[in-house]
Amino acid sequence: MDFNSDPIIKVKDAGIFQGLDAILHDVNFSIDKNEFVFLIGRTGSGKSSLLKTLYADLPLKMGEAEIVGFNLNKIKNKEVPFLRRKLGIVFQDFQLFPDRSVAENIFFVMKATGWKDKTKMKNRMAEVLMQVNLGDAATKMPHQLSGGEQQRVVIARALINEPAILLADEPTGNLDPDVADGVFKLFQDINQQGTAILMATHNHDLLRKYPYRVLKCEKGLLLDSKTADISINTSY
Ligand SMILES: Nc1ncnc2c1ncn2[C@@H]1O[C@H](COP(=O)(O)OP(=O)(O)OP(=O)(O)O)[C@@H](O)[C@H]1O
Repeated sequence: MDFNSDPIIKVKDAGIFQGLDAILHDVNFSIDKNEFVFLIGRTGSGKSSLLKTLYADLPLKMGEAEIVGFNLNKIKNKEVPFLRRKLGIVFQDFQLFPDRSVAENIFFVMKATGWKDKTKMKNRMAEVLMQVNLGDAATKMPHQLSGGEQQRVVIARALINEPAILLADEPTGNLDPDVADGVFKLFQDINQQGTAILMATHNHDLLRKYPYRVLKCEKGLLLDSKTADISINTSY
């Protein structure tokens, strides 16, 4: 039994900034282990800024936040790679090196995050590629894969270090609806295996189909479907 029931993310009275511009204020929420949470809001409402603050790409200038055991008020630059090792981050644009094979793309991240033993690296790579149903893709170049397959490689790469949470910024944004559905189901599988997910999305179909908790950026605030009525049907 897992006795550690501390939330994976805790944010208290936080302000989210881009430089001097306040994007969100009075941000309060927490995310528990195994939760699946959508992050929605109109374009420019602050979804990416919030995610960037959580992975320490933007500084936390106001309030308090803790993520996977790291205090974002106190985090030092040299600690940021250790934070990122405990997170999986997935973006809309696949961000694979186009001139390196799938295996090389994944090894790159493994080396950067401290893996050294070649056999263990190969085994872990095979494991994560199997997990995303791309067991036969290791030697392929990104351009030999479809958009959905490339996104699966990115997800495999994000899973390498068994993150407690995946932060995903519109991971299905560049994909056809059918392909997006498959990639989304993969996130659900990963969630069911115990990884929390915080996913920014504009995809109304997903929101309608899957009634997960929703955080919504609106007029400088972050609304939470746990405590507020959030309309997902109106334009946002
Ligand atoms: N690098 C930056 N420098 C300054 N301002 C920025 C920067 N990136 C975003 N902003 C501003 O911050 C605000 C929030 O942008 P953000 O990208 O977080 O929104 P978003 O909800 O993720 O939008 P989208 O749905 O289009 O991705 C916008 O007003 C945007 O112009």
